[in-house]
Amino acid sequence: MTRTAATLEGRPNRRVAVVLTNLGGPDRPEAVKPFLFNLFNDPAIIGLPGVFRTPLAKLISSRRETSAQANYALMGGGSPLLPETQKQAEALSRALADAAPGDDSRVFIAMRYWHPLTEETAAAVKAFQPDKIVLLPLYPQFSTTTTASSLKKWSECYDGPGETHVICCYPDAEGLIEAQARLIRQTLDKAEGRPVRVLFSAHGIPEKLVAAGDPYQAQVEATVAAVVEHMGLTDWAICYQSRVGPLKWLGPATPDAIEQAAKDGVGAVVVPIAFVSEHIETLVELDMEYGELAHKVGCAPYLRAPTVSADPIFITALADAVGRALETPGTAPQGASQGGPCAHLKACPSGCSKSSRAA
Ligand SMILES: C=CC1=C(C)c2cc3[nH]c(cc4nc(cc5[nH]c(cc1n2)c(C)c5CCC(=O)O)C(CCC(=O)O)=C4C)c(C)c3C=C
Ligand SMILES: [Fe+2]
Ligand SMILES: [Fe+2]
Repeated sequence: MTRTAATLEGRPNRRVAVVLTNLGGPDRPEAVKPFLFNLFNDPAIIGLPGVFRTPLAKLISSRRETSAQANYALMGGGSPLLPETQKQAEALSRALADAAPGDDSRVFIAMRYWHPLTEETAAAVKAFQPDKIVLLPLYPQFSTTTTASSLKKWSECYDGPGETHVICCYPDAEGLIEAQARLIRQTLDKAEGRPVRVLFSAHGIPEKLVAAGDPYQAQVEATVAAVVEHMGLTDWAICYQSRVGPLKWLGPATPDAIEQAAKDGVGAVVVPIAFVSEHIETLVELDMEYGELAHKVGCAPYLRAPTVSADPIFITALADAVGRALETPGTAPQGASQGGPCAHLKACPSGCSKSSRAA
């Protein structure tokens, strides 16, 4: 819809930039090392001063390059995260056009560690000259390592116009829970009556971040509680995957939960509860690595629920969250580091405010 058309309807239309923030993934084998460097050089991931962090990030990305490349090779050499996010962006764009035809909405993608990087997207949003910006993380649960890092980067990069509205998280949004429950039910059907435990597997983070106030674990538990209640599940457990480095991470680890299921004589339906699209953590770690483990320890059947991806119920929930965010007070156009998402971020790690959390 153009400005003119909406103006003719008598409603001053708004230019709305919806920015989907996500992690990003290497698009080809040569991109694996610089992607890993960007990730480990983020102070939200390694909380050391730059003088120590940057050489460490160089070392870790060099050391992990070959094994990570081998894993990305299993998906054709690169991550499907960007194409998956593009599908979600297109679906959201259509949902927003239906929900608010008077607005000139455009959906952008800002990745934290690989292209399109936040700085590139910030320039594209500035060129769009929005009246309103909605920052929408593709992480249902807030963590300092993901959402806070993306929002901080955005506030450092964006110097264009527009009042900013931040959606910090949506751990128990109705559409997320409903879409998730439907996918789990479809996967449970594939067990054909054989006993299975639903293992809700979330990407782990170091325990010390949770002790310092990161609400991620509590929000993962909130998502799981909502799904369990919605479905009336009786045999289920929460576990954490993808441990990296020497620190103590949240547990129990997903491989241990799979072994426990085998010991208890049940199979597993693994549900990636903190991911909303397919990528290396679902397609390689859950399907291949843990699939092999399940086979070895006799956890059968071993099934995995798909992520919500561009499921229409989930996309509608995102569009609703955008609509609600636009109704809440935003922060003034940026141009300075005060205001903007940063002001909101101070509140987030100690528990997100109702106004920024999508119901
Ligand atoms: C809920 C989402 C995520 C959290 C929390 C998170 C924390 C976190 N991640 C690492 C290190 C790595 N993550 C990697 C890949 C990766 N991580 C997420 C999401 C979360 N990470 C996604 C969606 C992906 C997949 C991207 C893709 O390319 O498809 C990787 C790279 C893969 C590998 O080498 O294992 C690393 C490394 C840390 C250290 C951390 C919290 C401190
Ligand atoms: Fe990760
Ligand atoms: Fe928040």
